[in-house]
Amino acid sequence: MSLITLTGIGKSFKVAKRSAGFAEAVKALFVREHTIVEALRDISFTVREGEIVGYIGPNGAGKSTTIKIMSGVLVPDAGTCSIMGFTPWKDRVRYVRHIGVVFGQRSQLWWDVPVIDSFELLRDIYAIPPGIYRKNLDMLTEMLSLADILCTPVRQLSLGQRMRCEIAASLLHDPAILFLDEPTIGLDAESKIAVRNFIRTINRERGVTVILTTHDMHDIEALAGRILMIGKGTLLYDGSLSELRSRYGTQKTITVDYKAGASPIDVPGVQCLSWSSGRAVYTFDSDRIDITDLINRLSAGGELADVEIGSPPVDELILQLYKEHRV
Ligand SMILES: Nc1ncnc2c1ncn2[C@@H]1O[C@H](COP(=O)(O)OP(=O)(O)OP(=O)(O)O)[C@@H](O)[C@H]1O
Repeated sequence: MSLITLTGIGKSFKVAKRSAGFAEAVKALFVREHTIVEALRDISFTVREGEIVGYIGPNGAGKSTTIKIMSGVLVPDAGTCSIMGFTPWKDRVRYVRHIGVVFGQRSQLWWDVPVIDSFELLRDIYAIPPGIYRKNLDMLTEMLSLADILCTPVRQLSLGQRMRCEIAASLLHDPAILFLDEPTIGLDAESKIAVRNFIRTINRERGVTVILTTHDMHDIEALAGRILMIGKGTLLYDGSLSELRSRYGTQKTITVDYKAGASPIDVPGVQCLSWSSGRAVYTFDSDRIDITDLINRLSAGGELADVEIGSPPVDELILQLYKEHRV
């Protein structure tokens, strides 16, 4: 059954037009010119209960705008959005009891007070019964290793510690849906893995449906059964990562290490992804280009020390998709 249904959602922003320079600034005081930025155009999709969906796209594609509409913060200009039977921006007070939201770049915790004080305030705002609050707090403290930081003011926390607290804060009231807008941004490898493991666990064990925006394709690889890709405000892909892999399945990468004094080689149909300190990484279609022949041609650039053939990483697959759709 669909938990989330978006149909024909559109959203534009009116942005004041300003040119550089003092004269233009003075002119802008009297004459206001505007341009319209079309952030979302005819976005439609559904999400079923228990899914983890990765919502991806390049910078400025419209991801945060969609999350803001789905969390009831923004009102679209066109279309309908039904989440658990609610229209988010209309039934906001009742609706927010069912969702948790984490914006990686913005805090929902009070900056100057200990984390636990923010949690208690949220308990009162959501009117969480004491027994449920205690149970959830204990579970989240354990799972996210919060015991040592609950009494620390938020401003003194590291980014990774704060993110764990943000995620806990968004789940204290037992929401059915969790919206995560770049939850691993700026985290070190260990914190990213901890956050990913936690998301997977609450999805599996508590059935929380997760919508996740990210630029980190490892998040997608680790978590998302399904990808929705948006570009320039339009939905461009809806499918699984494995479908994407099979679509570009014949693409291979070849990493070539040269001995000293080599230079990169141009081979028709082969794209050079990187070249530094004698190491070149190329991508090619193994259906069209013979690997032995390719190695021979690349050896014209200098004496080879090592050659490795592999499948492109997820980032490359996504980049291919962006290129295909010209976003
Ligand atoms: N409040 C606003 N006022 C004006 N324009 C806005 C506003 N919010 C978003 N936009 C514009 O709408 C478009 C989509 O922005 P959005 O933040 O949704 O993209 P995004 O996919 O989340 O990008 P990023 O990956 O960079 O966070 C952009 O062109 C952005 O400049």
